[in-house]
Amino acid sequence: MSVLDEIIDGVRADLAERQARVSLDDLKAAAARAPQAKDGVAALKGDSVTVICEVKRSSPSKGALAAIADPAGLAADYEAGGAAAISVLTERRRFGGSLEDLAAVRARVDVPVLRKDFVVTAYQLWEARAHGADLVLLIVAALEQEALVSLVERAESIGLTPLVEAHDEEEAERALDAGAKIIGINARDLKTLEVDRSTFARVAPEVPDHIVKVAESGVRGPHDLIAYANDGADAVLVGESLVTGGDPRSAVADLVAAGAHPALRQGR
Ligand SMILES: O=C(O)c1ccccc1NCC(=O)[C@H](O)[C@H](O)COP(=O)(O)O
Repeated sequence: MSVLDEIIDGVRADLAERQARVSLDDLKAAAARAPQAKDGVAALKGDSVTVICEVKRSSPSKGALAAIADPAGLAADYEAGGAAAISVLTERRRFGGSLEDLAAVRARVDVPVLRKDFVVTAYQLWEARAHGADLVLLIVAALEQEALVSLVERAESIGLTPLVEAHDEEEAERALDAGAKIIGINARDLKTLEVDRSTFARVAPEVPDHIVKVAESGVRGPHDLIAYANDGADAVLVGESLVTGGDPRSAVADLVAAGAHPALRQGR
């Protein structure tokens, strides 16, 4: 069984437990009370390369990364450093996240918030909206095409902007066919968990200019952001280096400054 399959098995088990506790009608009512969703596309595409900063406690590839007792405080530091959006991992078993983290972050920051999880059903979209998410991750490799199309449409219909994640050219094609306006190209191979930063340069040419291109994984500092930007990234998504680095606010500020450098802006 692949790592992705194992993760999704756990996600489905946790999901069944939540579905038994919280009805879809209750979630929809909570979503109706949530603040209006912010425009994810507008937040990520601009003159500069934008930075999505992740709240990430642990991962299948690295194990424990950071305790993060106060995810909202970390997100506030990210925002103060200039983050364009905050990604909150809500998967519990392998990433140590929760919907409570998502709600706490939403309550603390003004920038858009992404629910980063392994979404396999519309119920999770309603959960995302009910806990204040503006964007939601949909992983092509985790979904049949019919389900992907349906989740993209449903997400948009309830105000969420889908960030559709691809790992190769074929998945990028599927993301486009599903109507994605934001495509994340993840450098982390879901079978080996190795990061290969050249994945972005290989896959990005398949994605038209009007689609927001997010380079995901493996950003250790400004030099990686610049490399991704030179290969066409509109935004980067950064987790590990920020939660392990000791000074998230200044690390984000350094990335944001690199993304706003005139040399990168000229080519945009
Ligand atoms: O991070 C992992 O080990 C991982 C394993 C399996 C599926 C997803 C995984 N990570 C999710 C992400 O996409 C990253 O958290 C995100 O791109 C940030 O990456 P990084 O800056 O390298 O932490």
